[in-house]
Order: sequence, then C-alpha cells, then structure tokens
Amino acid sequence: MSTSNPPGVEGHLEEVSRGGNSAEWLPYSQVKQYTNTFIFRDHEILLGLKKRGFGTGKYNGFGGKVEPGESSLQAATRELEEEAGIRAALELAGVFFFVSDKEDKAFHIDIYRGENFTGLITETDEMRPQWFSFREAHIQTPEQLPPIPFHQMWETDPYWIPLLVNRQPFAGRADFRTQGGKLLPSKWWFGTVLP
Ligand SMILES: Nc1[nH]c(=O)nc2c1ncn2[C@H]1C[C@H](O)[C@@H](COP(=O)(O)OP(=O)(O)OP(=O)(O)O)O1
Repeated sequence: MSTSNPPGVEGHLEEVSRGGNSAEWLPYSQVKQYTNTFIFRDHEILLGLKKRGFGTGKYNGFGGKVEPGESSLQAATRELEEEAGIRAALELAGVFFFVSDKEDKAFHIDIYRGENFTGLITETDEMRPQWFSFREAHIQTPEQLPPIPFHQMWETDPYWIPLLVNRQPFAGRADFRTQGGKLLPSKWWFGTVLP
C-alpha cells in the first residue's frame, strides 16, 4: 500500500497504478476547480466527442469550470445540461488532478457519476454525445454498442475510468509534458479511497 500521494491529491488512498518517464511532478502556481460528469445506464456509459477547444477530437465526460459563487455539484449539473442537454442527480465518484507544462495552473477535477437522467440527449456546439458499452468482451453481442474508445481519450484515462465504472471511489494525478511537439503523459499516480 502506498501512502505517498502526489502533491495536490488528498485522502487516505491505496495505490492502483503509477507510471511515466519523468522523475518529478510538474510545479504549478494555482489550482482551478473543474468538473467532469459521466452518465450510466445498464452496461453503458455516455461520453461526448469534444468539438472545440483543448482536447478537440477526444471523448470525455461533460464538464468545465466551477464559476464564482457556484458549488462543484452545481457546476457539474449546469455543465451536463449545457453540453448534453440533460439533468441527473449526480454523486461524486472521484477526484482527478491534471497538470501540464502548457500552463502553470493545475486542474482539480471533481468526477461525478449519474443515472436516471431527464431530458433529451442533445448534441451541442461543444460536444457530440454517444453511448459506449463496458460489458465484458466475452458476452458481447453483435448489436451491442462499441466499447469505450480509450484510443481516442486522454492517455491516462484508462487508469481511472475502470474505477469509475466499478464504483470504486478514487483520486489521482496525471502530468502531461510537451514531448516531440505532442502533449504526452509524463507521470501519473492513481489510488482508491480507503475507508
Ligand atoms: N478525462 C480527462 N483526462 C485528462 O487526462 N485530462 C482531462 C480530462 N478532462 C479534462 N482534462 C483536463 C484537460 C483540460 O485542460 C482541463 C479542463 O478540461 P475541460 O475539457 O473541462 O476544459 P474546458 O476548456 O472545456 O472548460 P470550459 O471551457 O469551462 O468548459 O482538464
């Protein structure tokens, strides 16, 4: 068990994965509060293809900045409606701390999960929503939706999305550095929350 949380990550955590080619965590001078929300039904997860801004062309949850005067949960609820057109009761599922060498602010991202949404899932200027299956490969049926497109997501998402899917509270951090003109993960650590 590891007790050495990365800087910026709090809680009593048990290490699940770590890696990267960098020895040091990146420095940062301020922390911005963000949210990221994933909706579930049966063995399916709703992701959005980001159509503009940072991360264009990647699948992700729905979220963004916590605005002044808003709680994190209020921001998550608002962003879900703005980006996917739906409302749902949300619960905090984990925390993800993101740092890159492109800017000196770190992103503290509260990860939410929800089910039983209301409203019609709607494509917006920012996101194209799409359902994916996380059912085990051996019980896949021909009419089933495609699996979670990890090859088209942020590179370290495969370390924590399974924890989200399995309802294991988690926290972790990923640093990204510009390497050969591309922003690539340089160091990461993820853990589950111990009772
Ligand atoms: N699933 C994810 N995996 C990852 O590694 N980094 C992520 C991530 N989701 C978001 N990030 C990082 C990248 C990005 O710089 C930052 C904020 O992400 P967002 O896509 O929410 O930002 P936006 O610029 O769209 O915010 P708004 O303009 O407020 O909607 O957090």
